[in-house]
Amino acid sequence: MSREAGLRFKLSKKLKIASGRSENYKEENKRVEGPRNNDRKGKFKPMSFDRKKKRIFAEQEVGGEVTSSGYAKVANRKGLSSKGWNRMKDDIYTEKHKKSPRSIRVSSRTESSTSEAKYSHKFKDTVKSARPSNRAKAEDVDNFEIEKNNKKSHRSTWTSSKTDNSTSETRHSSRKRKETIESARESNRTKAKDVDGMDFGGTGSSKKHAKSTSDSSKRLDLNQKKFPDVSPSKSAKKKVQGKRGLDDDSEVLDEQPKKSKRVIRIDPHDISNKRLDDGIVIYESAKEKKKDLEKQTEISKNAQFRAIQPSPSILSFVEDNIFRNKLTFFAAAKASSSFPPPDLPEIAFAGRSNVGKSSLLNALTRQWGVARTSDKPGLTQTINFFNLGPKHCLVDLPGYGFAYAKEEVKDAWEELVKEYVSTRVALKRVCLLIDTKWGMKPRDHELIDLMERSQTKYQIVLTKTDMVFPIDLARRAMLIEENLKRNKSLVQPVMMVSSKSGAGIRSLRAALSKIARFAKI
Ligand SMILES: Nc1nc2c(ncn2[C@@H]2O[C@H](COP(=O)(O)OP(=O)(O)OP(=O)(O)O)[C@@H](O)[C@H]2O)c(=O)[nH]1
Ligand SMILES: [Mg+2]
Repeated sequence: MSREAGLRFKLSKKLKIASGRSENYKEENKRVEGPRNNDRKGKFKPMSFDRKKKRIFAEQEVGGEVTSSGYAKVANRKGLSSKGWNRMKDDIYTEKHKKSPRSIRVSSRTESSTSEAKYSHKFKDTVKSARPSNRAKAEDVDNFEIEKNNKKSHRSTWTSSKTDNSTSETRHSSRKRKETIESARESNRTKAKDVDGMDFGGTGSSKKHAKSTSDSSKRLDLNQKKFPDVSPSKSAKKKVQGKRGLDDDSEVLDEQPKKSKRVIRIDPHDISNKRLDDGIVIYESAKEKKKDLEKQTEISKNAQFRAIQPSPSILSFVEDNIFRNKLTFFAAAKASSSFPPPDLPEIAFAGRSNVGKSSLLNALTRQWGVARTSDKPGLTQTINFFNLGPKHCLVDLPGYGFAYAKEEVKDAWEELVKEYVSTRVALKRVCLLIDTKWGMKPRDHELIDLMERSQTKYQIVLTKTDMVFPIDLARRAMLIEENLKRNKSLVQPVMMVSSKSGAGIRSLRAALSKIARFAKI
């Protein structure tokens, strides 16, 4: 063996002597230490005192339970030294015989954690077997048990005491309430008396009751002083109503004062009603006057409106009544000798062949077919006269220029038109029709020159506007105006129409109506 081993052996011997362990303990030590020593292969390692102490305490606390034999359950306990074992034994002994406060602490823990089953006899015995110093605590525990039993009724003695206090309070409050009710009743009675004692008919009974000592009556008196206008019956009523809310005594209801009849005196000198009547009469008369005025104003307004004389310029845009008249053919002339008498103002339609003269005449009068039309130029070969109503005359002239006719015939038509335009007294306006697509031609300029010379009023009318673009129509109108701006017999503006679409027809009607109305023959 080495030197170290020898030292260890000596040390262990010394320790054994110091501890002085019993034979029984030796056996146990063998049982416990045996495997440990085996694990360590027979090597014994001394432990420090602090470590041992810690271990013992750990066992006590972690294990928690103390067996009846006094040994703690040490299933997972590790090997201890002989000193440690002795200490543990001593502790167990003290626990067994003395039941130290620590054990009570443990029992109290179990008490708190476990259910009612832990308040069994076993627990009682342990508590009773505890030290006399801890008897007080045991008594507390007993008290606790008693309280627990009492819990079914009051949950605890503490709570019961509380309830006792509360009951005493409630009693006190009930007493108070009773007192207040009684006082209220008394006050109500006194009020009723006061109400009865009020001076309705000037009796002196009110004075006796007014001296009542209750505060409520005093308040009532004060209110009476404050509001003297309020009728006593009303106030009494109110008070009685209030009483109903407070108390349900039937006596008070019986003591209600009788209602005094209110006498309304009518002053004969009072003129308030008279004023009212007069006011009504005045109001009615005012109403009638107002109605009359309104009627008068209405009449005057109508008269004023009818008296208005519209200006010719406005009428030109409004009236086209002459073209509502019936268009009727009444004469055709191949020579000036066969013209009808110039009894009516005439409006003539001149222009190249196929420009749309006959079509425009029909469009203006909305009487399609009166003047014959054809897609072949040269259909109209005579001067045709049409009556438009009793006062006006429309004249459809033969065309010039290209036509399906002999040149001699065409020349005769042109000469007849020139004679008519230049010599006809009844002629008020010549509408010179120009095809918008083709514009003015030399023969048109010849006729314009003739009219200028004869001072026949003429107006340029661009036809078939539906066949061209609007911009071209505008350009054509501008060009014509520019060319004819120095002509004196020309009537502005240049009219633009389409017998097919009806565009510009209304404007032309307006312009021609004006001529017909103010024309004098
Ligand atoms: N698209 C279009 N066609 C038109 C318009 N006015 C007339 N016409 C056509 O042009 C053709 C000639 O029309 P008329 O009214 O007979 O012409 P006119 O000037 O009387 O001819 P003549 O009697 O031969 O001198 C007809 O086929 C019409 O349908 C128009 O505004 N637009
Ligand atoms: Mg024609």
